[in-house]
Amino acid sequence: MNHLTIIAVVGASASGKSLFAKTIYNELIGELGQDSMTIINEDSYYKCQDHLPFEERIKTNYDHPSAFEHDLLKQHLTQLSQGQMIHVPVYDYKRHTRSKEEVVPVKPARVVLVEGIMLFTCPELRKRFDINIYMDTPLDICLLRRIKRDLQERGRDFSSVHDQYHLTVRPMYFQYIEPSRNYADIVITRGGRNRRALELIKAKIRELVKEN
Ligand SMILES: Nc1ncnc2c1ncn2[C@@H]1O[C@H](COP(=O)(O)OP(=O)(O)O)[C@@H](O)[C@H]1O
Ligand SMILES: Nc1ccn([C@@H]2O[C@H](COP(=O)(O)O)[C@@H](O)[C@H]2O)c(=O)n1
Repeated sequence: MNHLTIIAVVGASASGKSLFAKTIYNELIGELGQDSMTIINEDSYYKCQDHLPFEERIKTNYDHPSAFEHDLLKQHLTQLSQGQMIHVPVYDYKRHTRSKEEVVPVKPARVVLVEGIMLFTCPELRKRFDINIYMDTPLDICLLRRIKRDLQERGRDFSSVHDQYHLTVRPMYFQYIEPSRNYADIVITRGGRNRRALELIKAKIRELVKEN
């Protein structure tokens, strides 16, 4: 297999990173084939917290680089670049820890899209990325989307979303995520449905896969 190309997508929580990556994947996979590309979500690498009671888990700062097991993500990227299969943990936002039984097998591919809030804070991860994308979505839009998503999909109530936002999500965004925009090669405005941006990245991926 030729050199693995890693495209990293970073931005605030609910800025549209997942939507952007999934749209590219869904629109290309039929055309380029199952082995052409894969998506890895940094959230899958949130640390296991089985050793902590639930009351302690809810106090964790999930918007800090130390909340992630970046070493495992690095190891997995190395394995993929060596043509090996990996087993990605499954994260449970309702229990604030990893699933005990479940892992997702991921096969090596020509292009890996990796998306997450803290990817650019880790120098060793940055060295692995070939193309750095930053989703520059206004924070008020992200907040509205986050409230809706966390209530509907992540088992939260309004009061917990409100308190977490003030305590960690917003301050950590200004401390870690916004400054990491400087590492971006491409800054995307208007979120995960920016059609021209999607087409540009799709064209690049087509070129990379067809080089093979
Ligand atoms: N451009 C958009 N218009 C409307 N809803 C959007 C848009 N982008 C994202 N969303 C919705 O907002 C929520 C968060 O988006 P997501 O892509 O999961 O963000 P992230 O991965 O950055 O946390 C999801 O429910 C998604 O469907
Ligand atoms: N137990 C957890 C773990 C993470 N979060 C929040 O998830 C956000 C990152 O994921 P996105 O899909 O939104 O990029 C991050 O801002 C954490 O606050 C959580 O609430 N609980």
